[in-house]
Amino acid sequence: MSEIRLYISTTEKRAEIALSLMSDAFEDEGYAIATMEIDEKNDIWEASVYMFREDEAAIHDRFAALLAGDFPEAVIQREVLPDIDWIAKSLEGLKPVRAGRFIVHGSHDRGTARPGEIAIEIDAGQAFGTGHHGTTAGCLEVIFNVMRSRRVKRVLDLGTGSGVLAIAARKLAPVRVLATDIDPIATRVARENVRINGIASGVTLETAPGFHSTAFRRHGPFDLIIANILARPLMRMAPQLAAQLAPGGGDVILSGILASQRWKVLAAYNGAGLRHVSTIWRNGWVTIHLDNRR
Ligand SMILES: C[S@@+](CC[C@H](N)C(=O)[O-])C[C@H]1O[C@@H](n2cnc3c(N)ncnc32)[C@H](O)[C@@H]1O
Repeated sequence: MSEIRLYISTTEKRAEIALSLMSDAFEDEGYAIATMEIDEKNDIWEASVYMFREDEAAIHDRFAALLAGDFPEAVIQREVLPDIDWIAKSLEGLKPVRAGRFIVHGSHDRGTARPGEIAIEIDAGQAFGTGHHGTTAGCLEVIFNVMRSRRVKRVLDLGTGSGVLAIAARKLAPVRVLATDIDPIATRVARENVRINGIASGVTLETAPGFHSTAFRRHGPFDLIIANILARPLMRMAPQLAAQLAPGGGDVILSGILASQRWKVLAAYNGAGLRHVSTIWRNGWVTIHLDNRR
């Protein structure tokens, strides 16, 4: 099924306002996802909403109505996203990525792990997470640091995409991982990657937006929560996410955050009772580690 992106081009501040309107309006609808993107070279920000083609007419009207008040000048632009397996294509030319003790590679690079490295094979699929993005690599690094120093039994990977982070945690230790994604294509791709990596048990995959599934009650509370989503939804879900953490002491890894957004995200999580442990930077993106220990 092809996907459509409707978007407006504006400044960073205005894109944030638009995104907040859109996130509230489309919050509980898995088929319409609001995001913010930057064309760094030209400093142009885009507030976008992604949807399947069959939903376009309805979403377009709602998008236009939302913008009418604060953005009367906005011109809604449209992009048809190619219905191709673009990750499979791009993987052909991608080199393995190393982060922490992990090496993430495609099937064409099997056998490149050095002694002591943990290999994760991520293959074709229309889901995010090959290890090459600064946010994924940042999460892998912090997962490794947390799991080598803490006793972790239950992990939540919120927004699992290709499943790369869930697979990393499961390969590092005998943990139980709940991996969820709002997008059914992502959970399908993640399931295949779990299989390719020879993981027979310990990873449960669910298609669910946010925390509304019964799986959370069955699997939580969690010693480690990883959420590589985007700053705005992360801020909005701070109290719910903090409530999923094991009260005896748990760790949270957040990513999908631009360097300029880190203070706001930190403020939201401090407000939810979490403490900053560390922040790492990769290619303009930050990954934040917090915990609920005193
Ligand atoms: C940036 S990708 C991260 C993928 C992978 N975890 C990684 O680190 O490479 C974000 C993923 O989060 C999913 N997502 C966005 N909002 C979500 C929500 N509220 N609940 C669950 N998943 C969500 C998206 O569909 C997407 O697959």
